[in-house]
Amino acid sequence: MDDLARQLAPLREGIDALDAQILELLSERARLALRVGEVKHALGGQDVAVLRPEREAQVIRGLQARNPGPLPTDAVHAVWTEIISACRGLERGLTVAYLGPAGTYSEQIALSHFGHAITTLPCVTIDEVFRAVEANRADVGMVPVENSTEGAVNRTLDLLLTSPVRILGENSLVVRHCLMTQSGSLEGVTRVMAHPQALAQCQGWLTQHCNELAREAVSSNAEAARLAAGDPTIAAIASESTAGTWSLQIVASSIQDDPHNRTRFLAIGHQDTRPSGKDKTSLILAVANRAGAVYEMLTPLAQNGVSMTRFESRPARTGQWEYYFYVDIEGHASDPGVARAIETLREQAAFVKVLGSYPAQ
Ligand SMILES: O=C(O)C(=O)C[C@]1(C(=O)O)C=C[C@@H](O)C=C1
Repeated sequence: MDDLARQLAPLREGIDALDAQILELLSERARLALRVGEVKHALGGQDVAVLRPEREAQVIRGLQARNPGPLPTDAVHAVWTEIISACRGLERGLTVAYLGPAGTYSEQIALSHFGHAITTLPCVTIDEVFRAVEANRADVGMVPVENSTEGAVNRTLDLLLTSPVRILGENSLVVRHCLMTQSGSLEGVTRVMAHPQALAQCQGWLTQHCNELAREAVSSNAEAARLAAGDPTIAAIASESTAGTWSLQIVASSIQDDPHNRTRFLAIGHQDTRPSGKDKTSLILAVANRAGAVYEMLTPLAQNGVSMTRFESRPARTGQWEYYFYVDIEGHASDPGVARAIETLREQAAFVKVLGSYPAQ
């Protein structure tokens, strides 16, 4: 045995022994989760939700708070997301709808939010994700709602207004776009394809580096990659993992104009989520079209000490310059201050819809 092997052997034996213990403990945890599932089923029947976003957030936050290191807190988050996912999967499978096809950022976020022990249901449009949840073809859905460069995803905002679904979680992703082709160069390439948001997020780079290429919008970046895989004249903008899925070669990486380009996603489903200790509540409000009305609309929030984290407006499409306001606030709808503010809003505003309370990321 050489020196390296001699020194590694006892360390690896230690790792083997700990892995065996970890597996024993995980199996015990899984058996307890199965019992939780049985109790839920016995007391609540078929309809009781296996997914408890507030409990999952509490378990993970608790472990992150007592993490002794040297594992980074992000690693604790990632490992326990998978442990909980596997336990949840034993209780009952979770089907997650998202904007497909496979390889999109939406799929990436669905897997990092709910873990890999899920059934994925790729959908062609954001509308289809909502429909899949509404029609119970999926238990939950994952939809993009805003991007740090491009702003709101209007289709999601419009569907939240009319759909009965509830928001039960949020998550965000740093979006790094790559330019990819069959050959790994731009020789013979005449057009670049991507989702309109991705084209917009890379417009500075495209203008500077390949302004001669026609820009064509398609339904998703993964669809652009699929098309590029079958046609050497097409370049696609998509994620690095999508390049792998379609055996495309990367021409340039991280071509988005904002290096911190982030997209925020919402998890949507049917159930109301209980307080987790650190929550957000999303509302849609509308007021009469007169001077000072928006200011008055926000007064009940300030009066009850409720902080606003996001404020977005969408035209109501009445042709009257009326708007719906999408407001995110800190706290759970059942917190006394938030509950009082919502009650006052219901008395004063022309329209109030509470989209849901959910663990803040
Ligand atoms: O505590 C529960 O209700 C469980 O079902 C267990 C568990 C877990 O594995 O910790 C699994 C799924 C739920 O979403 C929350 C937590």
